[in-house]
Amino acid sequence: MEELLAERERVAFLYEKLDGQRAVALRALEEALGDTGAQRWQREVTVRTLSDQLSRLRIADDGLCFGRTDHVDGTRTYIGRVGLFDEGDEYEPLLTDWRAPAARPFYVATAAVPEGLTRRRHFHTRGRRLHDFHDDELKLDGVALNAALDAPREEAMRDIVATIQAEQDEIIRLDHQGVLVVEGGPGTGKTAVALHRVAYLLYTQRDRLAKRGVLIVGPNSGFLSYIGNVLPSLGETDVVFASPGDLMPRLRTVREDVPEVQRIKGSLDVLDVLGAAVAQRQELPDEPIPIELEHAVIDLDAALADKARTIARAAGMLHNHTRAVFHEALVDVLLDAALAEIDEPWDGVKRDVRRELFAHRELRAAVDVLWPALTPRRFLAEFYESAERCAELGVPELHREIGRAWTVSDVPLLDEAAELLGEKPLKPKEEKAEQEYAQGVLEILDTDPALDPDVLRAVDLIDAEHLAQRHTERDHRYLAERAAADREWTYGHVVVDEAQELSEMDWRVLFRRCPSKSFTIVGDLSQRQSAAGARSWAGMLNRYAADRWLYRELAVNYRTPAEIMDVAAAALAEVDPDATPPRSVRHNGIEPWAELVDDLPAALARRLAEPHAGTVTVIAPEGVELDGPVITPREAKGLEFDTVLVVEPHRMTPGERYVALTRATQRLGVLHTEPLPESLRSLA
Ligand SMILES: Nc1ncnc2c1ncn2[C@@H]1O[C@H](COP(=O)(O)OP(=O)(O)OP(=O)(O)O)[C@@H](O)[C@H]1O
Repeated sequence: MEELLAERERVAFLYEKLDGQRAVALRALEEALGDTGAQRWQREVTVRTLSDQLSRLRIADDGLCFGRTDHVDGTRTYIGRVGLFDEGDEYEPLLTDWRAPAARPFYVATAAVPEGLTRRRHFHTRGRRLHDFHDDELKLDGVALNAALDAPREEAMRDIVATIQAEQDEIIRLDHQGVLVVEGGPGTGKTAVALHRVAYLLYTQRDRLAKRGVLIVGPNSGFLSYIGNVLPSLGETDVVFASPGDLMPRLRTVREDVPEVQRIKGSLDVLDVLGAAVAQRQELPDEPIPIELEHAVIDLDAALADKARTIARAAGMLHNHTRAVFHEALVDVLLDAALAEIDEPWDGVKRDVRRELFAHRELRAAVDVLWPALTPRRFLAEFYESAERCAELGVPELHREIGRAWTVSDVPLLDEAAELLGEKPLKPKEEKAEQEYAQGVLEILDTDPALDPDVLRAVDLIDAEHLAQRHTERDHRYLAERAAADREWTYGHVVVDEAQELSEMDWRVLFRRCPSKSFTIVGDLSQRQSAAGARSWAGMLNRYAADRWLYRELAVNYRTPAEIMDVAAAALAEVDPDATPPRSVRHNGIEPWAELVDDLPAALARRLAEPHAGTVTVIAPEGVELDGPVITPREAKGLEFDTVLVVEPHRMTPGERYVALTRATQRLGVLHTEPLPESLRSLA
């Protein structure tokens, strides 16, 4: 009891420090807000930095300190959500941030490898109050873990900082700059580990990552909001969450194509189709287009246009950027034709006709038709809408009706189209304004009387164009906002969850978004549901990181009790007879059940009306309409609930069944109107 009181005092003291730091930051923020003397953008930067700091300190309020390590040399380290220091005592650490190297023994020490510890103490807190603690003398301890695993689940994912296990900790802290693949069965903590790795990297590689940010790609928006709460609570803000369907700025997609079309759009073979589809848009006129000049009329026919097109294509530039070359080449070929037609040449005829051709309205209109400026969306929509174009390129399956919504599988194609077409250049007016601004700055710099003529002048170092570019980059939105709005943003690190679902084309987009190839990829090939997803990691990754990626496995299931996992193991054998199911860390004594019913809606309503502790969901195959909290196996990916009712499993694919059966943390029931599939017979 005495010790508990002493620890309570210690925790209260840490909160006092935290409150002190918050008060200082708040005062500074108020001052910055009231500081009208500073430049507006300077003030914005200060305000943002202080607001960030405040939000981190605020988040730390919940369970600030979660344990302590006692070392063989008699010293102690308190571990918590953030680091706190004693300003009055040469910045002695009062609380060590869980990501700091000094916190490592808290997670990895075992009786076998005690890492210099004699004891580890876990705190159990509620809000600000230390409720209790327990010690372990470095025997492998299941008490804190079991308490965490038995607790009912909430809507949002919890962070597991306080109970990270040694095999997980090794991955979180792995010192590897390149591609890391973490594979493990359902519930092995892949998502949790990936998120904690991000927090760890943001802490240890702050400088590099704070400039470029981190992208986290997960399967669907429900899943993203489920995990979205974890990262801020780990103290980080420079993170963009996106599902594969959100990777194109200002485009939201939720629909999916039928599997056959998904497969075509997901395969790298579609690159040839896209290249050829761009070439289709560099057209020749069906009928000659008459270009009326003052002294001659020239027919722009297919042969002349073809000459100009050959010249333009030889420039080897992107489609939109080549329009000007095509225009100029057309002028040249028409000029030759015009000069041949004009009987009595006068001095300067060539120059005059050339000028006339350049300004010619019909010729410009012809360029718009024969070599149109294309946005990725217009290009792809017009391609899909033309049955003829799709058939010509051997992909009639891609044809679709005008006005259909974009699908998730269209995103990498749109991204590729943007690369092939080239962004449209800045509108001349905008460009001019930027350049004028830059020129103004240069003039001011160059008229500085203090400048020594022998010293390099600003214009010698930097030209107006570059300065204009820098001016446009002076943008003080939060990094995450800027990154998410910019297709060409490159991230410092990318995390991919449920990575087995991504297609070859998705990977192409992601590696473009992170040229430094710093990736944490987590997934489970046995849970794959997408037709275009991964069949092997090497098949997806060798192209980008040939043999330079590390592979780690997680084998312990922290979600599903052994009673449920035994049932799911039989479903796994259907997916892959050679796969080893993860080992459940606990038994809960509750046997899963199955019930054959005639009236499914009535049976479901009855089951849902039973009292349930915690969260409940129903997982039903696509196309089965039922009332209640019903989701499809696709929507259930990555999520977990205390009670799960699986409906009509015989109508699911083996992969879907395996995912559906492994979502429960406590109870699993199966309702079916037809005989159970072979793998679930043991339930009957
Ligand atoms: N060390 C741990 N301490 C406490 N809880 C943990 C620990 N590791 C994992 N968990 C919990 O186990 C559950 C499953 O974790 P997570 O969702 O990360 O698994 P996953 O491998 O991504 O699963 P899936 O493949 O099904 O998506 C979560 O509730 C998570 O909080």
